[in-house]
Amino acid sequence: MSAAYPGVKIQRHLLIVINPNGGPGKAISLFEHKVEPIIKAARCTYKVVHTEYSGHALKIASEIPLNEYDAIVAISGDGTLHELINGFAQHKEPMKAFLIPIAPIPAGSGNGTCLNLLGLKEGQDIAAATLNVIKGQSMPIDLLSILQSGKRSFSFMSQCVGLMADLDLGTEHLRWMGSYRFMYGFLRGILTRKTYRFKISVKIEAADKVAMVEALRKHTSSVPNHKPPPAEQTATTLLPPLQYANDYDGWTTFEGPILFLYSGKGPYVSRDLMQFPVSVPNDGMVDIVIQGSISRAAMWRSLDGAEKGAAYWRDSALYLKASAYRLEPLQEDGNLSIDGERFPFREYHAEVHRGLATLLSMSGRYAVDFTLGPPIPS
Ligand SMILES: Nc1ncnc2c1ncn2[C@@H]1O[C@H](COP(=O)(O)OP(=O)(O)OP(=O)(O)O)[C@@H](O)[C@H]1O
Repeated sequence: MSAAYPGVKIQRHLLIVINPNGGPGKAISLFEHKVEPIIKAARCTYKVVHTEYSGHALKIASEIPLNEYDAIVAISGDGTLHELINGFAQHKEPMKAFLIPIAPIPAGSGNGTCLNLLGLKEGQDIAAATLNVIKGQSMPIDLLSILQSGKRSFSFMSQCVGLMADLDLGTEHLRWMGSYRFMYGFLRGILTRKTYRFKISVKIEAADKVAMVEALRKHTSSVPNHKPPPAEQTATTLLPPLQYANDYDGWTTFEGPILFLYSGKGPYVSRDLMQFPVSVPNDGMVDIVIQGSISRAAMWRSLDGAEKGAAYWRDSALYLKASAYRLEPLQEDGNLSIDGERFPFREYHAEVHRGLATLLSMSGRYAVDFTLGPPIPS
C-alpha cells in the first residue's frame, strides 16, 4: 500500500460538490457511473452535495469545517472552482481554508483546470481525474486579488476583455455546444474584427519570450514542490494585504485600440487554446497577453497551432509576466470575464499572491508541454 500511495494519505475523506447544470449537464450521471465506483474501490469516504443555485458552491466553501476533509472534489466546470476559491476567501479562517486541496473532475464546458492538471490527452478523462482525487498531492497555486469598485474577489484562472471575453460571455446561450461555443465566438469575432480602447498599467517582471521559455524548462526539469506552505500562511487568519493598489512606481502603461487582453494562470484556457504556454503554477506572476489589431486573414491564421501555443511567438502579441496590473476601459460597453464569470465592465486592479490556494496534482506541475520554438526567420 505504501508503494501504491507514496507520500499520500490512503482512503481520503472527501467533500464532493456536483454542479448538475455545468456544461452539457451530465455531472450527476458522470459521478454515479464513473467516479463513485472508483472512489468506492479505493475505499475513500465521502459526502455529496449538489449545487442548487448559482453561488451555492461559494457558500459551501465559506462554511467548510477545517480539518475534516482531505479534499473538495468539484464535478463541474471552472466556474464552480471560482466559487469554491472565493468561498474559502470568505471563510472565517481563510488562510487555513485555502490549504484544503481542490480536485476538479471535468463536467463543464471549458474545463481548463483539468486540462492543465492532467494534460490534453487525459484532461477530459473522468478516470484520470478521479485517480488524481485518490492519489494526487497538494500543489500550491497562485491566486490574483481582483479589486473593483472597492470590492475584493479572487481569480485563479483568467481575466479577459475584448474579443476573448466576447467569445466566452457572448456565447453563454450556447452552453449545450460544449467547448465548440468558443470556436463559434471566435469565428464571429473574425467577422466583426472589433477593437477596444483600454489604459493598461503593468508591474512587469519579465517580457523576453526566449528567457521565459528557458525559465519554464528549468521549472519543468526541477523536482516538484509539495512542501507545506510557509508558517506565516497558517499563522495568520487574515487574507494577504494588497501591496500595490496605490503604488505605481516603475509600472509600464499601454494605451490604444487592441483586439483583446487575456491574462491568467495555467497554459490551457480550453482544449483549442494554449493561451499561456509558459505559465507556472506558483511563480508569483500572472501571464498577460495584449493582442494588437491584426487583419482578418491573420486572425484566421492564428487558429493554426493555437492548441499548441503557436500564438506565443506572434510579434503582434505582447506577452508579459507581471506581479500586478490595472486595467481601465476607455469606452462604455464591453465584456469583462474573470475565470469565465461576468464582471462589471469597469476598471480593476489585479495583484498576484504566491501559492495561496491548493489543487491536487499527480505531477506537482502543469501536465502540459510547450514544444514550439521561435519561428525561423525567412
Ligand atoms: N443548481 C444550479 N442552478 C443554476 N446555476 C447553477 C447551479 N449550480 C451551479 N450553478 C452555476 O453554474 C455556473 C457554471 O458552472 P460550472 O463552472 O460548473 O460549469 P460551466 O460554466 O459549464 O463550465 P466552464 O466554467 O468550464 O465553462 C456557475 O457559475 C454556478 O454558479
